[in-house]
Amino acid sequence: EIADYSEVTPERLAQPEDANWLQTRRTYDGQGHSPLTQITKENVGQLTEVFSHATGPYNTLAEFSALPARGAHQAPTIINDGVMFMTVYDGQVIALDAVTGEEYWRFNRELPQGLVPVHPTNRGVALWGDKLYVTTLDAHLIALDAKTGEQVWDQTLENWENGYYSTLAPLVADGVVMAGTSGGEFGIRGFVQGFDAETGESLWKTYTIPAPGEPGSESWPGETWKTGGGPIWITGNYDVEEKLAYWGVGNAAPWIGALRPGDNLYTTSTIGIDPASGEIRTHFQYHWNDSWDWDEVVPPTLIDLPGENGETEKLAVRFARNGWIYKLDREGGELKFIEGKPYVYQNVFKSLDPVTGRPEYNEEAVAKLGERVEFCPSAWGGRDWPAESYDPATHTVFISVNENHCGAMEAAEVEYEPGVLYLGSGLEMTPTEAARDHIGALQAWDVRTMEKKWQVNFKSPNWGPVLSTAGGLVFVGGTTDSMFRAFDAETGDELWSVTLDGGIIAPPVSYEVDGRQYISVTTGWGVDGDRFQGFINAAFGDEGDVPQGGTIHVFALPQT
Ligand SMILES: O=C(O)c1cc(C(=O)O)c2c(n1)C(=O)C(=O)c1cc(C(=O)O)[nH]c1-2
Ligand SMILES: [Ca+2]
Repeated sequence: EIADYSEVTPERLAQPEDANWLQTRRTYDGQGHSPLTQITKENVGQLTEVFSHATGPYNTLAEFSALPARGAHQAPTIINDGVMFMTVYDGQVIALDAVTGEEYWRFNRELPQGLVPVHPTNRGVALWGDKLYVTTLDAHLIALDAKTGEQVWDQTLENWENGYYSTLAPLVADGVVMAGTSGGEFGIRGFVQGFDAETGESLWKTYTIPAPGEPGSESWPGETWKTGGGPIWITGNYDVEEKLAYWGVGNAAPWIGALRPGDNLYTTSTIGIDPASGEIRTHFQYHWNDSWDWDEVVPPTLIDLPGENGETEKLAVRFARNGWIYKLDREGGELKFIEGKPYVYQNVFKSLDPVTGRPEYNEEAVAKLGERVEFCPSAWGGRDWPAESYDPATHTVFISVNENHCGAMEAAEVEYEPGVLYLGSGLEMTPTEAARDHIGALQAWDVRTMEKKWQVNFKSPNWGPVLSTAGGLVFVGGTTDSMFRAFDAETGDELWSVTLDGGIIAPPVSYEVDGRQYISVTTGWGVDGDRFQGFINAAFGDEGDVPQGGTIHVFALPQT
């Protein structure tokens, strides 16, 4: 039992104290940036570990034999006035003291027999009042008492036996808890669902694929809408002023666009949902009739850019998995294309329409039945899910990318069967010759000019979510050497690093308790970073294995 727990109010979520990290990307706009300044470029070299805390022991999960992967830690530590919450990929939630690492409680959900997780991971908790919310691999949304870890309510999002599973952290806005499910590789029909945060009562369920007669339904032939994918597996961002939640929608199913001719709305899009009603008020589709498994699930970062004449540009900026950056206008809660450009080599788009942003395709890179078609980047995209951060003082986005890898699909007809992979192709990934130099990189982009400021290359892929701080620092893990690094935000110079007990694909977080600033990060290598590395090892004849880790590490400056 946590004796002294601070209630999470709408005001606190909208304007969090500098010391706290109350939600996935800290703020509703998804910036993932900490305003704390105690740790600086000058003193970051002195960071030392304050405590570490193993998240195990774990529950044994079945292995997905078609594409094996280990369970991964992808949750940020969520921090509320000295209390830390962490989730584990196997259905556990842990509450601990953010200064000592002492455990307050541990919740353990038993997953059903027969569940075979294809992406065994969980991306964290959401807070509201004295409760917290978490989704599960058997596609439930549950509420726990934040003080005790006792379950308050449990709602079924969908039947896991039909290929639905959840990996995302929920989003709470104005008393409504929102969540959705994965399953883009199983021919689900994706949705965002809203629940009353107190009672768990379902308020609305909005499908990412319209039914016949609904707007956008003409973009699906025949019955394809019923099994068209459009999963939701990354937490949305929330525009407090417009009362609009921006959710990213994943790939269409099956993977091969020729099997469902049409734009396939709202797959590979951002949709703006009103949390009160579930109504879709705006959308922007990055690429139509997806054939590359380029889930566009990461929501745009919401940026209010001060202009030269005192006006404010209301932007939504996105680094798409398809390899292009999109600068969108979100004025009045309506997404409108401004400009786009590639941030990694991509050979699928010839261009974007300057008015609508709709891409024109290079037909040679679009999957065709009975033919092997190559395209760059591979299905894992220029970026996958790991989050970027945004420093409002310097108008800069920091993002982990992967380049110098291409994919191929050989399309075939496929029959839908509930709970069975529904792809229409195998999966290939080949590193290019340039990959011997580097695959992963950390890029810094000025969103005013849309120019790249710097790039740091890593020989290894980079699957690290990014944290920037007002101390002028950028923290990221993500590489296969299990290193956690800090860079100078202005120059990209590496200022500090430490080798941990496993690869890092969880978001680093910064918080403060009693006047001391902390940096926390959790090791836990697995899922697609691991699969991606498997293809590289196969191509280059390497056998390197990345330690799985599974430990929360917390750093601070030495106390004087
Ligand atoms: O279509 C889907 O429903 C779905 C779900 C997930 C997931 O829930 O983690 C991933 C993907 N797709 C996917 O395409 C992908 O590359 C991916 C990487 C990861 C990961 O945890 O590293 N998850 C997922
Ligand atoms: Ca997918």
